[in-house]
Amino acid sequence: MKILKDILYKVSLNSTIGNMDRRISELVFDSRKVVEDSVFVAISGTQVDGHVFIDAALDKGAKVIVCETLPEVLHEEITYVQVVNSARALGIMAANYYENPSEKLKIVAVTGTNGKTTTATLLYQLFIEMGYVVGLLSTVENKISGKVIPSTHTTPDALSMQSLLKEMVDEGCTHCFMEASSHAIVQERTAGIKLTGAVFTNITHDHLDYHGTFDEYIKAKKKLFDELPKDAFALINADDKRAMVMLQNTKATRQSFGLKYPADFKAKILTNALEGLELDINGRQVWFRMIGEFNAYNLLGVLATAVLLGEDEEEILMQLSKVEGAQGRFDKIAIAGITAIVDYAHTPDALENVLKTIQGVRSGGEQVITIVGCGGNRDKTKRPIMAKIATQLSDKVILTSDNPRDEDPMTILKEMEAGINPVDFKKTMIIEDRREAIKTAGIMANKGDIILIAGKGHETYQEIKGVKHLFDDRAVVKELLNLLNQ
Ligand SMILES: CC(=O)N[C@H]1[C@@H](OP(=O)(O)OP(=O)(O)OC[C@H]2O[C@@H](n3ccc(=O)[nH]c3=O)[C@H](O)[C@@H]2O)O[C@H](CO)[C@@H](O)[C@@H]1O[C@H](C)C(=O)N[C@@H](C)C(=O)N[C@H](CCC(=O)O)C(=O)O
Ligand SMILES: Nc1ncnc2c1ncn2[C@@H]1O[C@H](COP(=O)(O)OP(=O)(O)OP(=O)(O)O)[C@@H](O)[C@H]1O
Ligand SMILES: N[C@H](CCC[C@H](N)C(=O)O)C(=O)O
Ligand SMILES: [Mg+2]
Repeated sequence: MKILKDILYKVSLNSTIGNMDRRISELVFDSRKVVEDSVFVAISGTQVDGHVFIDAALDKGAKVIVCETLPEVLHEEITYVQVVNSARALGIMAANYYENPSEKLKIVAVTGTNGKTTTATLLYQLFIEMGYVVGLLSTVENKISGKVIPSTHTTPDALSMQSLLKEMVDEGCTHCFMEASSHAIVQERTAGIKLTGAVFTNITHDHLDYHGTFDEYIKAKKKLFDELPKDAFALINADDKRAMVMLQNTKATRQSFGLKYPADFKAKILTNALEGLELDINGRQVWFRMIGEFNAYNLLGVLATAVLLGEDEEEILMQLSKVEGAQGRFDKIAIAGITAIVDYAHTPDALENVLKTIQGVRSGGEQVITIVGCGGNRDKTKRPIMAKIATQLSDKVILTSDNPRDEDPMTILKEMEAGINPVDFKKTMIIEDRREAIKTAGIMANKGDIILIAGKGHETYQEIKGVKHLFDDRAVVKELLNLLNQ
């Protein structure tokens, strides 16, 4: 059992009413999870205001209420803690509750529109190769020294995250590499973490549904750097237009990487092929298994991070050349002379990068057939842009369903279609059923052709109206190409 005032250490308080030395059982922010003697933190969310569940939490046995607005009726036996920001309070309290695990680990958070999972996973794989016991928090999976813990978010909620960090400490991890999504930063899921460093990959169009404007989205990413401690490093991709903004108010040591503009860590692409990348780094020529210019950035960001963590550059390059990166990112599946590429590109920039990479490595005569959709209940403004990019950079395009969630799939597809130039209509088809779309691409493809299946990467489900149906692009394309080529 913990003492209330201990877990409130460093939380900005407005007022307190009642016993602060109280012993508490659990810390919860969902009234449905309250047990006897819990602390319930009321957070105002995107769907409901958690303050309306204070009575429900009390009915279930909560003895402490942490909130921004005090309820009208106060109960004598209950402790009320009024805070400036409940979400932030939860982050700090969760860290205290789990004994501040981030102070016992070197944690690096990666933020940016694209490349977070790739960068964090490469760092995890690199540090494992270098002999460390390491943790990973990512969109694809969470890992603690090799053990996989399924991931529900890119960045877990503050409680789950601090609990995972505590487990990392208990398992003897020295480092943790994690993704910091813009949602998580705004929602203060990262508030209680002491970072050793933060990495900015890039910022392009995404999540405008949540942040409202591109400026707000930039501000969300910048907040991570604003809050870094003085002894941390702030590493940016110098070639991104908005990178300098990230460093404007940081107290951390400023560092940069890039292929074009002056930077602390530089590289040059010597070869960019379907087999991998050859880079020149400080006069050393090194081959990597990753494909595409965007992965040159990811690799360079990883190299810079590892150097800033005190590792030897030569050793890093030797081990980094062996690693493969995250699942579902440019996964190549070759069957009967046809190459299928499954990739998680779900933003306009990612789709453009992946298609340009394919255009850059193709031999010329073959067709590039792209299958793409856009997620429901997510940024609608990216839909027409992604469809336009797909048609401009492919020979044939099949628009299909991604995760429609609560939306009508045909409405999403019509919104995508609206972005296509009329001259490109003849190369475009709409096939709502994703399996049928992949099958049709398989039928259209000839030997040598490339099929890009974009948007879902590692995902093993398709989310339709709250139900996750099993669906794995990699398994489906393998099965169908094998069947078609029997
Ligand atoms: C839009 C969004 O980010 N929502 C996240 C947010 O929930 P919310 O603000 O909508 O919560 P809410 O339903 O309004 O509830 C408000 C409060 O009331 C509480 N409540 C609610 C009901 C009840 O009966 N009792 C109760 O106490 C809730 O526990 C909550 O504390 O806080 C929850 C707890 O941390 C998250 O699980 C939830 O993620 C939802 C499921 C989600 O889909 N999030 C996505 C968009 C997301 O976070 N994505 C990013 C990655 C994006 C990227 O690719 O870059 C991620 O980090 O995964
Ligand atoms: N540095 C990069 N710049 C631009 N695009 C990239 C970069 N790295 C990866 N991509 C593209 O973006 C897709 C998603 O990559 P990744 O999963 O690493 O990003 P993420 O930032 O973790 O995404 P999410 O926000 O969904 O967690 C990849 O499949 C690839 O198409
Ligand atoms: N982490 C991203 C993933 C999008 C992946 C795409 N398949 C979709 O469902 O939109 C999000 O939650 O917006
Ligand atoms: Mg990710």
